[in-house]
Amino acid sequence: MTEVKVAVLGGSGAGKSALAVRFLTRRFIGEYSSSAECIYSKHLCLDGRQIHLEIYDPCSQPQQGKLSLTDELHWADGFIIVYDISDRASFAFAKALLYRIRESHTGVWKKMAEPSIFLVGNKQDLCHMREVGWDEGQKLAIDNKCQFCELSAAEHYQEVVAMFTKVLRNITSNFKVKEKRRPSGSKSMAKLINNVFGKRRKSV
Ligand SMILES: Nc1nc2c(ncn2[C@@H]2O[C@H](COP(=O)(O)OP(=O)(O)OP(=O)(O)O)[C@@H](O)[C@H]2O)c(=O)[nH]1
Repeated sequence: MTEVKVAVLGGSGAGKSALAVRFLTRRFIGEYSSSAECIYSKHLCLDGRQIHLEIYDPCSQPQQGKLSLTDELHWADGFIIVYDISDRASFAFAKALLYRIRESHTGVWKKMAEPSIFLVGNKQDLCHMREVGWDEGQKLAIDNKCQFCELSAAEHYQEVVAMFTKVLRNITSNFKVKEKRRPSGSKSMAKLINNVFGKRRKSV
């Protein structure tokens, strides 16, 4: 069983809960409690691999100036950063979140694989009230080496599933790269013992 942890982050009201709940239950409820943070969990099978997925959905994000994210950065294997295409302030907040994740990655996490990040422009059904262009979202994603899509948690169930599936594939393929790079404990111990005793045998 592979454990995968995804944090869904974004400005207040961008649709974090709506996206997580839509993926987990197929339903769009309309109103979600924003007073408490949640970790949802789900078992699923992806490409023949059993996955225990945890999705972190915080209550409203702190203001941009107080953005620390330390716990989330340590906890999550991947991030979904959500903004509302009809709310420019939420786009600015998504930008700040991306910079914060990138900044921590180039610092403490320098030697780790690229974090999996998906930038999502939510509420595409409100395109008549659009404040953020598709090309702006696309550019921000390219600049931050992450994937991008616009969708509507309210209207696009298949797109929501496709987006989560891409996130999970990306994370599990990063796991595979890490597994290849770092031999398992028992294998590396066997190699060490072999080296020591192998050398001794040669010197006798
Ligand atoms: N029209 C439309 N409304 C949406 C969509 N997704 C979410 N909403 C609405 O936007 C509001 C906020 O959605 P939430 O999912 O609670 O947003 P959140 O980011 O979790 O909000 P906080 O927990 O307060 O930070 C709710 O009224 C939702 O019904 C969407 O795709 N289209």
